[in-house]
Amino acid sequence: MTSITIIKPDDWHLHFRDGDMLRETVPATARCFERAIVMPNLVPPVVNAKMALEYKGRILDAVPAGHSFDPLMTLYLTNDTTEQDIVDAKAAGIPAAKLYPAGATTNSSAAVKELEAMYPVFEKMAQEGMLLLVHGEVTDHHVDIFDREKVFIDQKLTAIVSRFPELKVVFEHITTGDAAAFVAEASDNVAATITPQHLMLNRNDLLVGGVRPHNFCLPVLKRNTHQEALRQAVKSGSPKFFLGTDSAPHAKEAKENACGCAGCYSAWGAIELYAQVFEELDALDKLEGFASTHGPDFYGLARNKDTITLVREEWTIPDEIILPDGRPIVPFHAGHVVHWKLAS
Ligand SMILES: NC(=O)N[C@@H](CC(=O)O)C(=O)O
Repeated sequence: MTSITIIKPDDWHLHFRDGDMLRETVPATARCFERAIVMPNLVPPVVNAKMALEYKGRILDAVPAGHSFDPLMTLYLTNDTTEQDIVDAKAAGIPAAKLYPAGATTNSSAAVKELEAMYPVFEKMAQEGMLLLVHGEVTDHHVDIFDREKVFIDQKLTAIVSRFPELKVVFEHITTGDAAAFVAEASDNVAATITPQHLMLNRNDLLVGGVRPHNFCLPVLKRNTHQEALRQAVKSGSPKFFLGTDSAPHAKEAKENACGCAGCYSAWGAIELYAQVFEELDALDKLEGFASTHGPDFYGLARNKDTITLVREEWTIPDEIILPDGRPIVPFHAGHVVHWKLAS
């Protein structure tokens, strides 16, 4: 096959950041995605409809002329979130709220410390038809970082989905066979996003031969058996799994650091890298479902009308990109050859 045309995809999980950075991140995503679920972990976090709509305005200001792009905003849940915050957000067109266990990842210290105390908010979300997007890791110090997703399923997520069967839950950026199995066996109200890095890499790619800070993200890459389980999940064509890059930019100096930040900036090669994975799996016929239809169907939104075409052409992801503030950033898979290219 030398070209593939699919319904224009959406990215159901990413981090644009704010300010100057939007002039880099928004065009990089709008080049091939029509919509994106925009994570709210700014400083300060996006905790109400007013902040989300103001942030949306700043994102729209950064969309290049001639591109259509629709940012779908999210609310950052805290133990101060009220049921009225949910009602107001839904009325403002905000489709989802994000649950970060406090301390789990970048800018999550203000997030949820008492998960069970959120149950009235989850109840209101179920009533309002607002989706719950979950960063699924426990944060207890005694739990090994490689086990944190599995322990979250056992201790937290199983209880949430059984108590709120009407609540639509997206288990974000899953990294384990345990998570893929949990989602596959759960009701139709439970789905998951999967990133390019968790399909392409495993923890050897993080640690063998030296630490690779640009492959460090959270939840952290797991062993190869988990990577294989995720690959089989997308190959299955199940509508419960869809595209969410978790593109999460941090400047080079913040990644190549004694205490490096978690996050892979994958927007530059996202759809192309997914195409490469699906081709390796001999499942290119499943790419459109994963990238373009499972997500909107789960969210209850219309599928996009436009299409994109990927052509078989080799190109190399740049070693570095210069951010609008002059600092370099290293994109995910920098310096590697990619075999599919977005036709202009
Ligand atoms: N994925 C990451 O490693 N980092 C994300 C936060 C998150 O989604 O965990 C970020 O905001 O940098």
